[in-house]
Amino acid sequence: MATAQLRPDAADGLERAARAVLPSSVADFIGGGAGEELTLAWEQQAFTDYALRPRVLSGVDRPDLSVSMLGCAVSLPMAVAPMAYQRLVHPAGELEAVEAAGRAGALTVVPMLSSVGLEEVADAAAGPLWFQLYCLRDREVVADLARRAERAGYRALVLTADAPRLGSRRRDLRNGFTLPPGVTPVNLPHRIGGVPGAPGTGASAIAQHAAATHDATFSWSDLAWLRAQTELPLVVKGVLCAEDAVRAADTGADGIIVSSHGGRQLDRAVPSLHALPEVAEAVGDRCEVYLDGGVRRGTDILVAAALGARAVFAGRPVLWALAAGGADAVAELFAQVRGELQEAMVLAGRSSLAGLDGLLSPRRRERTC
Ligand SMILES: Cc1cc2nc3c(=O)[nH]c(=O)nc-3n(C[C@H](O)[C@H](O)[C@H](O)COP(=O)(O)O)c2cc1C
Ligand SMILES: CCCCC(=O)C(=O)O
Repeated sequence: MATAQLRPDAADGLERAARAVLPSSVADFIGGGAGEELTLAWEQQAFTDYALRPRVLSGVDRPDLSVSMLGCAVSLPMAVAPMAYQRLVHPAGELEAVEAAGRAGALTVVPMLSSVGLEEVADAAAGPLWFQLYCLRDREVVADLARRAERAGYRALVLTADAPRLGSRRRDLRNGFTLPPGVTPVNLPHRIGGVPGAPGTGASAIAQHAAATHDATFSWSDLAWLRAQTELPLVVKGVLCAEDAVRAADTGADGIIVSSHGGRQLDRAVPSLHALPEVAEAVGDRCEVYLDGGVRRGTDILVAAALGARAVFAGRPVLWALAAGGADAVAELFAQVRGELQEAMVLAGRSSLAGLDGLLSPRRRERTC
């Protein structure tokens, strides 16, 4: 697909273009959420709870969008969220998104469940990479992945803490979702990787694999254990309240990603944007605070930054772009968001993301949830 066609409306246009080329069960896997998909809907609605208070005559011509993410200098405060099995949507899988993000000056979090090996992805990357881990029963596999990521040049580890088991994703259950041949968790040793799932067993392949490998007993002491396994900065993903944010900081986390996993885990969980201020306030300067969930345009980044996020991560839009037009479309998505953020900062009279005090006004008394 010609990238010029993507310009009018990046978020919605990309999803439409992707759905036109993807099998419907794959589009459902990507687009879906858990339960009644309330949190999924709230994630995007939450951004409309805030209006911007622009300042005029502030002389801002070229706002500074650069930021440091745990020591990684990036020129855009939007990174790629970890998303499993990217070869579901593009033959080059994770290599393609990493290339585009690097070109855009953005960071990528490579998922533990990547469908291209973590070393091969690192070799191909132009921009900084973090590596995501799940809380697995087999601690030796977790420690080994951490060591491999460190050796391959990843700059931080992200422990996803909100998936002791997989949320009930009704669309995947309805579709009996399985991974097609050739899309496998190649980073995992065969004893726990295998070929996830088989049709007709009543659960999605992804849910079965998570049931067999994830450890719901993983707790704060295990986070302390992981902290001791690596020299890399450690980020906890999936925090939605101040208490857990403080606990993560106390246990040695360097960063927190405020996230509801894009509404894919606990349905009716608070949308991440609403949890962000209490987390940012609770940890102060002890941890870098990030957000994902529902970020679709430049103004969303501005709202999240004003509420305490150092940078944000985008999930589904990147996969839709990957499906619709590969690395070029992902690069186009990043270019569009960069343009929107620049425009919003000029029009709001803000020269940098560090100086957003007084930018937000609650749009209504009643929140969307
Ligand atoms: C298809 C898909 C796969 C995902 N896989 C992972 C994963 O392997 N690890 C993880 O921590 N989060 C995973 N996530 C969650 C994302 O990292 C992120 O939290 C979420 O997508 C953000 O919301 P957004 O899609 O609205 O931007 C996945 C999300 C999607 C849509
Ligand atoms: C075991 C989880 C598979 C990836 C996924 O779908 C998600 O994290 O949302």
